[in-house]
Amino acid sequence: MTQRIAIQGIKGSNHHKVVCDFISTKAEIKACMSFNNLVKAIITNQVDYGIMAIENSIAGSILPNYKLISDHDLNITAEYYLDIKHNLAALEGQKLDEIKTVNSHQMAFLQCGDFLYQQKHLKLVEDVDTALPAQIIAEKQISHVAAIVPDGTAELFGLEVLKSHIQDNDLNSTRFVKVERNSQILPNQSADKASIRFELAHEPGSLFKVLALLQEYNVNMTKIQSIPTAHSKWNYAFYIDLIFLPEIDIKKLMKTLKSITHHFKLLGIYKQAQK
Ligand SMILES: O=C(O)C(=O)C[C@]1(C(=O)O)C=C[C@@H](O)C=C1
Repeated sequence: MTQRIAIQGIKGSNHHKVVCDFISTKAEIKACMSFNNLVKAIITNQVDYGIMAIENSIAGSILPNYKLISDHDLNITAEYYLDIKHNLAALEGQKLDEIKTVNSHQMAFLQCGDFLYQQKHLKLVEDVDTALPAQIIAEKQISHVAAIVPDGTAELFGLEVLKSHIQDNDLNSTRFVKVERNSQILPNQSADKASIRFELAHEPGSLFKVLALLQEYNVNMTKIQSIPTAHSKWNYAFYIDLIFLPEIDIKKLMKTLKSITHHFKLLGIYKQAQK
């Protein structure tokens, strides 16, 4: 059966690349114009699941997406790492010094900070993704405006690349997660990574106790992110990703973590992806 997948952005965006490179070129894509709309598509069953960018190696975490996953009780069931290249694209024949405005996704601007800092004449205008601005420039034949697009997207819309690979470095990579509702969260045989969320009492050693427990289980923590919770002032939610060995009792570890934290949530157990 054809998979129905919600993504942020349109064909030619990095979300679209993730689906084509790692999942299927035949999926039925629901292009969403915001991460909120992507979640809405999942929770209203318009799609089977969504693909959501969660963090980038240059620009950092997309904090609102952690909250979206937790607030809507979504489960993370897979992850994907995509190498990200950014290119400045415009109508054929345009020169860099003729460009006045650059349109793209906010995360793309953050990943091209060094280049954009040098180009002080450029006005940056945020858009929903890295593909839609290119489509609009091409369709409406807009001069003096460029888009920051992934490899292949300028060609897709008939634009010319004025400057290629303008991201701050070549190690640039974005981690995406597969998010779905009501999925079976019990670990399968190959699962070796878990994402959890919890809150802690403002007490000396409360985070230390969690970390000590992870050490006891020989667990490798790959990420820790704290985000202020809105429901109580200056209290924090901790989001942790961890890699575990097949021999550990993961259910017991989760149960113990729940008992020493507040508002514990297991966001997902899945197989770690290749970086
Ligand atoms: O605009 C796109 O190409 C997207 O898929 C969005 C997005 C993001 O949200 O981080 C994805 C990967 C890149 O890091 C830049 C933008």
